[in-house]
Amino acid sequence: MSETTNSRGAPAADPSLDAGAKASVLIEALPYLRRYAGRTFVVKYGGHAMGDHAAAASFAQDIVLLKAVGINPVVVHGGGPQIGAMLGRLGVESSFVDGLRVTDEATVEIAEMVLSGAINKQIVAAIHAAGGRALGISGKDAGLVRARKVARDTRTEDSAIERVVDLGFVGEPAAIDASVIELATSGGLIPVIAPIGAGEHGETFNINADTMAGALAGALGAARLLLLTDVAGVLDGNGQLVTELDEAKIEALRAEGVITGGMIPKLETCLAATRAGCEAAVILDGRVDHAMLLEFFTARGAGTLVRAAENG
Ligand SMILES: Nc1ncnc2c1ncn2[C@@H]1O[C@H](COP(=O)(O)OP(=O)(O)O)[C@@H](O)[C@H]1O
Ligand SMILES: CC(=O)N[C@@H](CCC(=O)OP(=O)(O)O)C(=O)O
Repeated sequence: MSETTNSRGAPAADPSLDAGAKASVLIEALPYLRRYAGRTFVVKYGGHAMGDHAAAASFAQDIVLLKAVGINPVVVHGGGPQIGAMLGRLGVESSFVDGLRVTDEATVEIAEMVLSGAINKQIVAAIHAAGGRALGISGKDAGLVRARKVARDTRTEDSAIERVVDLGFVGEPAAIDASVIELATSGGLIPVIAPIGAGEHGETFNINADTMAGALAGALGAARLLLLTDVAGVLDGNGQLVTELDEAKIEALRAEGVITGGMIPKLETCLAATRAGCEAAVILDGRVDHAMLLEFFTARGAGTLVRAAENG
């Protein structure tokens, strides 16, 4: 990004665009600005999408711009690779079942430290540097998310017998107090939420960040749930981008074995959120500079749009 400013102290726009082109970019955005003003966007910022300092700065600028044009962005962040790196440094082994980290007592302590500590505050700082005001919290704060333990049924390839795998302190949102978010957004703050929740007895649960974002998008009746990741969107068996998906198409891709790993909870999340009251979800490449602005304010769109049903 250029450091130059114009005579009124505003950052200078790309000098390669002439005045007419700049104006037409803004005019192209007008219907979208009108459509989304006052609405909530839940943006999930994945650990793989975080990248370097410049990428984080570009993400933060987009979030601050959304807020400035009257949209209420709510950021939910991940940090899977960063938790993995810290577990490695501390010599704690880690494994995944269907994209969820098996989380014992030592792991949940480290996950909370990395998510609620380092990553949450880095994102808050980036938003402040871009001129916004962020409130960094986890699901534990102000009773935002009450979590319950997740049980996973799996069927191994060589056996028809279902087996319940104990994932330890892996949780899912059981109840959300949306008033906490509404209080923050109405006060001009941008909530930045770490995917950690408290159980009924005060225990700490590690929640997949996609699941957390989806539950919040449903509870808030968000206009969009946006999942920023490290692929262009959902790819089919030939590696081609699928631009629109509904429940039936997702089932078909799953049956083909095309959807694996972290993409499983991602798509489950999109469907759950749209069934619960979020209008639509988009999976897109967070490594692309200003990916969110391209998605929301141009006719081109990007990534994979997911709705519960084709015409939903
Ligand atoms: N059909 C698919 N299309 C795209 N990505 C897929 C697909 N199936 C599995 N994946 C994997 O899902 C990953 C995204 O999930 P994940 O690693 O959990 O990302 P994040 O950390 O951003 O949440 C991709 O990098 C890719 O390896
Ligand atoms: C239960 C579970 O899997 N929790 C995740 C939480 C972080 C996360 O989801 O981060 P990404 O979005 O970057 O993958 C974990 O421990 O990795």
